Amino acid sequence: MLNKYARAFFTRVLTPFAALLLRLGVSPDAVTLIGTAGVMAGALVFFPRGEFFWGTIVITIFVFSDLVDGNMARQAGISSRWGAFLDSTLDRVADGAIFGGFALWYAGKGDDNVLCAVAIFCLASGQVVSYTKARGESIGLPVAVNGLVERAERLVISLVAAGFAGLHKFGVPGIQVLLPIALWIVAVGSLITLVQRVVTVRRESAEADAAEAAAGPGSGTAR
Ligand SMILES: CCCCCCCC/C=C\CCCCCCCC(=O)OC[C@H](COP(=O)(O)O[C@@H]1[C@H](O)[C@H](OP(=O)(O)O)[C@@H](O)[C@H](O)[C@H]1O)OC(=O)CCCCCCC/C=C\CCCCCCCC
Ligand SMILES: Nc1ccn([C@@H]2O[C@H](COP(=O)(O)O)[C@@H](O)[C@H]2O)c(=O)n1
Ligand SMILES: [Mg+2]
Ligand SMILES: [Mg+2]
Repeated sequence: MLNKYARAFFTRVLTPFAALLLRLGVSPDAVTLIGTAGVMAGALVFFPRGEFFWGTIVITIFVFSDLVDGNMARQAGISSRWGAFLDSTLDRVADGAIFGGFALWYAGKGDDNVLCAVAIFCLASGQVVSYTKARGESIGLPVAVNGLVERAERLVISLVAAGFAGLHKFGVPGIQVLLPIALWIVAVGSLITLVQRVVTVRRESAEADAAEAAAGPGSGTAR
């Protein structure tokens, strides 16, 4: 949903900045790499210590690089298969660091095994949700569903909650409960999204196999 509705807005806002980076000779790949490194640093330096406010600020500064890199590539007319691969692969790395950072907090000083498990579930289910689409498309299916909780939703829900939960350290009482609530929402939402995508791939594969069988032997595609 966010990918559909918010992307156009952020494209307009970020286009001048992307153009400036291009004029300065920065490449989209450099933005992809630096953005991922910044997200990882924010998540793995601050979150395991319970510094959710500062971790979220650092991550928010860098996570928008994921919208800038593609914008730069499109403006410069240099969108590439390599760039698409690098972008998607490093998205998985960044997501692993964010939810891994939450899990490390709950495994350590946060001292909550259930929330540690929920954070690990968010990490794993988010990766699998993305994989369903990538694998479905690689076997020639359209995978014409995005589902309830895509990557943008996973990030916005968990980071907004983490940012506000971090205000607990500045004396705001009770607010830390937002992070567990967000993790549960992302976990349940990711599970629903996974089911939506698997059901779609199952239907699309059955339709494609039936169409192939109707076309006769030798019409199959390699997978
Ligand atoms: C009192 C103050 C308290 C402190 C509060 C702090 C608040 C912090 C607030 C927000 C931070 C969250 C911002 C998160 C933005 C995330 C944007 C983003 O990177 O989205 C990426 C997304 C997907 O991009 P791709 O197409 O490159 O990725 C594809 C995707 O990953 C697929 O995965 P799947 O969905 O299938 O699981 C893969 O399949 C595919 O391989 C991959 O290519 O981009 C978008 O979706 C675009 C829309 C972005 C919408 C952003 C909304 C931001 C909303 C609020 C921002 C508020 C900013 C406030 C700043 C405050 C600073 C202090
Ligand atoms: N280093 C990069 C990063 C991205 N691309 C291209 O942009 C597409 C992703 O767009 P986003 O707005 O989601 O960043 C990606 O599929 C590539 O076509 C690139 O070429 N090089
Ligand atoms: Mg990107
Ligand atoms: Mg990306």
